[in-house]
Parts: sequence; structure tokens; C-alpha cells
Amino acid sequence: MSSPIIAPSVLAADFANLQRDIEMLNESQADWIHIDIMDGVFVPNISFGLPVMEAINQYAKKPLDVHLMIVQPEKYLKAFRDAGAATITVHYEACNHLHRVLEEIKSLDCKAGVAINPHTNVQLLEDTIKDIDVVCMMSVNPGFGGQKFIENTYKKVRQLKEIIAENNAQTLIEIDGGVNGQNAGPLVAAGADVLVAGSFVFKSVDPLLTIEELKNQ
Ligand SMILES: O=C(CO)[C@@H](O)[C@H](O)COP(=O)(O)O
Ligand SMILES: [Fe+2]
Repeated sequence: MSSPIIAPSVLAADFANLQRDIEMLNESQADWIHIDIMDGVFVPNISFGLPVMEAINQYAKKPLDVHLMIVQPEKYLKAFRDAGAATITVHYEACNHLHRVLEEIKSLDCKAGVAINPHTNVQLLEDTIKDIDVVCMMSVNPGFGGQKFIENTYKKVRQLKEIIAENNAQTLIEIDGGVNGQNAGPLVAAGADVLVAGSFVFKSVDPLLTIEELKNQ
């Protein structure tokens, strides 16, 4: 079992000291930096938008993993690429033409991600799995950090792993929401490749050590 890709979520950072927190991530064993964009429509919360993302990109030395929790994400793909996104993840539930959106993301030279809400069956990804670089499996209902991990996620990881293998796809499985020191190991054992962690990293006494612990699952 290789060590997971660690993607701390900036949503839990100190926005009044964002430069400091990004520089901490640069020095850490984090692999990606997870950026949660919320529009107050697709999810019942507003986080931040392109100007903040551009500010993060000025300091970040690691790939930016952008999680778009917005309606009509196809309107903003180029803007987020230009703001520094390495991966652009759209929600399955927000796309009427998912295949087209994935092609557009790839044409921008970004990795294409699809996020699924806890109620969305992984089977629905079967017909696009070969076009998806990263499935972001929500292990909480999207919209807020600091929520409790939904245990049904393990079953969904195993099911998705099978779909990926059956289709000979290279898709990474990313887990997003409520990830902590207890569930990180079992998630990796179940087949998770990428762990997003917000509160568990930024609210810890020593975020550098917490990231190291997650990396060493
Ligand atoms: O996309 C989301 C929430 O909608 C996540 O990326 C959260 O930001 C993760 O935060 P924690 O649950 O780890 O505190
Ligand atoms: Fe996220």
C-alpha cells in the first residue's frame, strides 16, 4: 500500500493569515492544496472566489486542487485554470453534460475531477470513469468544514475501486470531508488514493506533524 496523496483544505485555514498558512503547506508533506469554492446555490454556504484563489496561487508551491461546489461550473473552467488550478473538480449533480465538461477541463490542460454527494450512487460514474482523473467522494454533505465523517463512504470506495478496475481506468479516489487520524488508515486500506483534510490539519496543535501523520498511513 503506497502512501496517500494529502490535500489539506484551505477552507479551514486562517483567512486573516492566508499567506502564512500557504507557506506552512509549502514546507509540509502535503502534496496538493485543496480549494473549496462554494456559491451559496449548489451548497448552502459561500466560501470565496477567484480573487482569493489568485492570491493563494501567488504563494502556493504545490498543485491547486479546485473543488467547485457551484451551479453551471462550465462557465468558470477557464477562469479557474487561469487562476492556477491543476485539477478542476465539478459536481456530478451540477452537470447536465458531464462528458462535455470533462473534455473541456482536459482541453485546458487540467486534471478532470468529478465530485459525488453522499447520496449519489458510484455506479452512475461507470460510463465516464475512463475520462475522470479524480473522483472526489464526499464523505460529508458538501458546504461546510468540520462535519462528521459518513461511515457508508467505505462501502462506496470499495464499489468505486471495482468499477475503476473493471474498466481498466487510472482514476484516483479522493475522500473529502471529516477525514481524521482514525479513519485515514481504513480509508487507504479500502482503496482511497487522496485524502482531503481541513479541520483535522488546521485546527491541530501542530499542522506540519498532523500532515506527516496522515501521509504515513
Ligand atoms: O468540500 C468540502 C466541504 O464541502 C471539504 O473540502 C471540507 O473543506 C473538508 O473539511 P473537513 O471536513 O476536513 O473539516
Ligand atoms: Fe472539498
